[in-house]
Amino acid sequence: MSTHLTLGTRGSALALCQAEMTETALAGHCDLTRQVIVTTGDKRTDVPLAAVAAASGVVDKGVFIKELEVALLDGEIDFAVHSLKDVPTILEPEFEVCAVLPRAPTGDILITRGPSLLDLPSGATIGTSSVRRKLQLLHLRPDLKVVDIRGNVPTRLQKVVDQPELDGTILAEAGLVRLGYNTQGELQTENGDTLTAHLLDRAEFLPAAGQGAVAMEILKSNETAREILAAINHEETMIRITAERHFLALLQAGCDTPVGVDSQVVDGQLRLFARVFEENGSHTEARAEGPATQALQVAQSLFERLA
Ligand SMILES: NCc1[nH]cc(CCC(=O)O)c1CC(=O)O
Repeated sequence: MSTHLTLGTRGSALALCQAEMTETALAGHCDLTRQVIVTTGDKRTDVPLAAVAAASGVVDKGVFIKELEVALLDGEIDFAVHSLKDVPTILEPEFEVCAVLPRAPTGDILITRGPSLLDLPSGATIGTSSVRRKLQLLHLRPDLKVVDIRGNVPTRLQKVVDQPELDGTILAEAGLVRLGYNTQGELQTENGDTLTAHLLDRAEFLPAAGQGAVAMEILKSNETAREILAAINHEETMIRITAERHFLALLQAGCDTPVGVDSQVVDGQLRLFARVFEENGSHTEARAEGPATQALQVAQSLFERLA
């Protein structure tokens, strides 16, 4: 085992956990060094993400990605580990997502001091910075108030404990599972406070494309890294995320475009279901199905049915 790779990751608890999962998967395949890199999105947790992106000149959700791509170009790291959801659908030509770990559950979870979505008092306030989550919430509960919220997973949970004016937040099931939180019923925060997790039905509250997937990004020119990482690629996850991201690219959806997409592979068939949400609370939806070996074509037909 003479080959050595340097892994680049952000420093958040979730990012470090995902780096560790990747290191575990690669054990026996190569020697590894971990390099923690602070990204633009990590530096300013007090202002909305859109403002961080605008001020730094970083487009879209590249705020969590840019410094890792610079480290790839500089040869400081061989590959970057990302939450795929944070990776822009269309990469600069020198980069490639070459492998993904087995996908975690893709749902979203409402966290409150007790009540479920339907039991929240009229006019209750939910914190989320995602337009996709906001519009789906307002579709189900038009009376709710949605406010911006920033910070990593533990910070957001603590805000629900500490801020009486904030009745809840929505987080990805994947992140909570990986960090060891309960995702159904009582949930203990880092400070030992108790909140309640309500798993939202994935057919009714659609995830973001790529949600729950951990991806390896390399320079296309790095053959060695590609070859080694191929050994840990999870094929079914790659098929699903390829279809979801191709669909998004066809829609030319940017970071905050409110699109939800759910995918499944059953008996070699790839099934896609998508919704595009409008600011007025309505949505359009479509389904497509086809051989899992033809992920791009299935995504294309989903796009055509929606357009
Ligand atoms: N934008 C932040 C982000 N990026 C990935 C995840 C969760 C893990 C995942 O979806 O893979 C989160 C937090 C959240 O949405 O709750």
